[in-house]
Order: sequence, then structure tokens, then C-alpha cells
Amino acid sequence: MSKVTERTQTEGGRETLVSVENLKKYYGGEGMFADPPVKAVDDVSFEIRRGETFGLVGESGSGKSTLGRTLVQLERATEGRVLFDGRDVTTLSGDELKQWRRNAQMVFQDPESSLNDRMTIGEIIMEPLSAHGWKTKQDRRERALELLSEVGLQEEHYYRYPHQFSGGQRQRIGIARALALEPEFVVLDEPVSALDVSVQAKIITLLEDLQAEFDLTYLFIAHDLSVIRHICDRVAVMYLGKIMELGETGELFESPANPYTQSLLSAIPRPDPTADRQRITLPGTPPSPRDPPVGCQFSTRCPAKIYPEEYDDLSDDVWDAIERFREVVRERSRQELGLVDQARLRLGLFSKYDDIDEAVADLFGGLDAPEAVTDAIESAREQVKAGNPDAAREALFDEFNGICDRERPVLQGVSDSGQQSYCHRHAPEYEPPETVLQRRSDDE
Ligand SMILES: Nc1ncnc2c1ncn2[C@@H]1O[C@H](COP(=O)(O)OP(=O)(O)OP(=O)(O)O)[C@@H](O)[C@H]1O
Repeated sequence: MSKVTERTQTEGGRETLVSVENLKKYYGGEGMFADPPVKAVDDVSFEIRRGETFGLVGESGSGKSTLGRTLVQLERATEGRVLFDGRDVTTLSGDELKQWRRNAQMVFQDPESSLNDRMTIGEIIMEPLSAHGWKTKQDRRERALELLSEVGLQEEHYYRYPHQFSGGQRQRIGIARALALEPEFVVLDEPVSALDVSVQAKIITLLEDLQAEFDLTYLFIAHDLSVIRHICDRVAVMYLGKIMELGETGELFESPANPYTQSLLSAIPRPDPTADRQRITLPGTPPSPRDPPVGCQFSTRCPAKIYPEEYDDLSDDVWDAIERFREVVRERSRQELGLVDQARLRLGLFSKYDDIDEAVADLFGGLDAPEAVTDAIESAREQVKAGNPDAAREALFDEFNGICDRERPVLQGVSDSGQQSYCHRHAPEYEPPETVLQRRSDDE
């Protein structure tokens, strides 16, 4: 295999180091009777430029760690490619993979559990060097001592054990270990989340210094937006395995284009409280990654969702009730019935779905919904009670399916500087997300 097969140049002249193309990572789902797979990363494409810090932000479970692990080949991709300096590394195995791994390392969140307590600090830092047969034992020892000093620890720490160190010091050891083989690319998976705020700042400064000294490229994973804003050049926002938006950090924080990013950022207190940004509280919970929406991943909770034309003038309250009802029905359709419940269902003795009456009363009681809506809800309620939640789910989908439910959007350019967002509302025939969000929040 040629070492460099494709080399890409990004806008602005900075070279691409990592190019991710239609990457998927699914867990499970093999075998005839298996549950559907967990779609932890579901078709993402983006590039990381040499020397930059690229941030990955999103709620817990959105797929950030899985994406990070798949980039450094700690996980095998289910589909798609990861080009490192132009070379597809998803196809490497054996010695080739081992050799390549020197280039890409990972620092983990929890310095408590990521270091082996039975090894000395010296052994921990030298372990990757020994595994790669790096030079002589004496050279490895000298390298470990050098790394200790690079990360702000002392030579005498070499013979100590991890439990003798604080969280911040342990994270320094984790960083020294990750840098031992002089990688070009480091995935930092929530590297400061487990640390006290005062220690966080010191570790971040250390990471910035090391990046400048060794020309490192970082993928920085965090759920803390202020940390991301401080350290990252560009940032991608993930939701349910998908990148919803990406762009230059300053621009993305100042003018988020995607409804999900807008919701996420609306929760951060702003220096100027009179500034025009309403706090958006998202309804419901994220769907299961085993059963993500067919259309846009965010469609079940999106405050700027496009309603189907025939229901365009429904009030937001009624829409919200419909969405929440669909969520309840979806949950029921995912519920596995045991053999006893299946038998009771056949005998007409099954009552586990009866709480659907309560859900309809809670959600629609007091709302003035048009007849077409109440008919559809009533019919779905009956289907669920008759033990057919799948059919109810389908019928609700057919009745209330707008483009956001039906079709996946594409990540498209929304600014001259390369900001991209994944939302149907960026098409010219629709109102842009911010206009809709403003109007819908004014109506509340
Ligand atoms: N080895 C695995 N087997 C099965 N499912 C997994 C595995 N690893 C992760 N998942 C699932 O994949 C989804 C994404 O998980 P992941 O840890 O990547 O998210 P995350 O955004 O990093 O969350 P967190 O911030 O909580 O670590 C979750 O639903 C998780 O339960």
C-alpha cells in the first residue's frame, strides 16, 4: 500500500490530517434473533486540520466517545473511511495497524480508572514504548523521565504508584503516556471533566503548551461548552450519532444555525442578559439509538420542526401534544412482551397498555384540537389497547409526517467560512430556524 494515497488541502491552506467519510459505528444487531443494532455513530463526515483543536460536543450518549475511539482504531468502523494523512486506516490490521497506532493516541476521562494501580509511573509511561519495541531499555527510561518533566511532574515520581497522586497529577501521567510514541493526533476524551475547576485550567494550559511544542492535532471531546469555547478552533455538535452542526468555534457560538445547537447554547448564561436569546427547553427525551427516527435525528424534539402542509396552522400546543403522544406510542412499540403477556393479549386479558388512556387525557385534555387530529389520536389509542402499538405508530407516522420525519437532511454550508448545519430549514422554501424559534417562543 502506498503510504500517502490522497492528500487533501482545505480552504484557507491548512492541510487536512484526518478525513472522516460517511463513518458508521453500530454495536450488535448481528444474528437472526438479535435486537436492532445501537447506531452509536451514524454516517458522519468531517475533516480535522493539521495542528488544530477540533471540538466534539453533545449530550451524554450522543456518540462522542465512540467516534473518538473509532478514529484512533480502538474500535472497528462498521462502514465508511477514516483517512489519516490521506491513507485509509480502517482497513489496516496486524503489524500495519500496530505501526500506524503510534500516530494516534487517546487520553481518557477518568484518571482514577485509566491507570493500572499495580504499575509504577515509570512502567506506565514506558508500556507503549516497550510494546512497540522502542529503542533500548535505557532509552525508554530516559524518555519516560523526559516526559514526566514535559507534563510538569518530577523525576522522583518515576517509582511511585498512581494511588499516590491527585486527580490532576494522574491526568498528567495519562497525557505523558499518550505522548510517549510522539503521536501527531491525540483524542482527548473529556480530559478535564473529572477534575476540580482550578485543576482543569492547569491541565488545559498544559495541553495547549504541549500542542504548540509538539505540533499536535487534537480531537477534544467535552460536554462542557465553556471548555470547548476556550480551547477549540472548530467544533462539531453531535446528537444521536449525527453531526448536527460544525464550524469555527467563535462563529458557531455567536450565530448557531441549527435548532439543536441553538437549544444547547440557549442554556448558557450570557454576559449580556438583555441579549436577544431565549432559553429553549427541549421537550421529551432523546430516542433510543437502537430505534432512531427515520428522518432527521432531532425531529422528535425539534422546536423548529416543519409541520406537514395540511396541518400548517395547528397551534404549537397541539403539535407538542401530538409529538409527546407519538413518543409514548413509540415506547410501547419497543416494549418486548414476554410469553405470558402474549398469551394474555390473545385471550383479551392484557391490560399493560391501558395507561394509554391516561396519556391521551393528560396530553390532549383541555386542548382545542381539530377533528382530524382527535380522530387520528383516538384510532391510535384503540390500536395500542388492542395490542398493536406498531400499527398505531405507523398510522401516526402516516398522518403527521412532515419532511423532518420522512427524510434525512444533508449537512450543508450556511456561511462563507465553512459553517455547516444539518437541517431541512436551510432550504430556500422554508423559514429559517431562528425566525421560527423566535416566533414560537413569542407565542408561548
Ligand atoms: N461497547 C458498546 N456496546 C453497545 N453499545 C455501546 C457501546 N459503547 C457505546 N454504546 C452506546 O452507544 C451510544 C453512544 O455512546 P458514547 O459513549 O459514544 O456516547 P457519548 O456521547 O460519548 O456519551 P458520554 O458523554 O456519556 O460518554 C450510547 O447509546 C451507548 O450506550
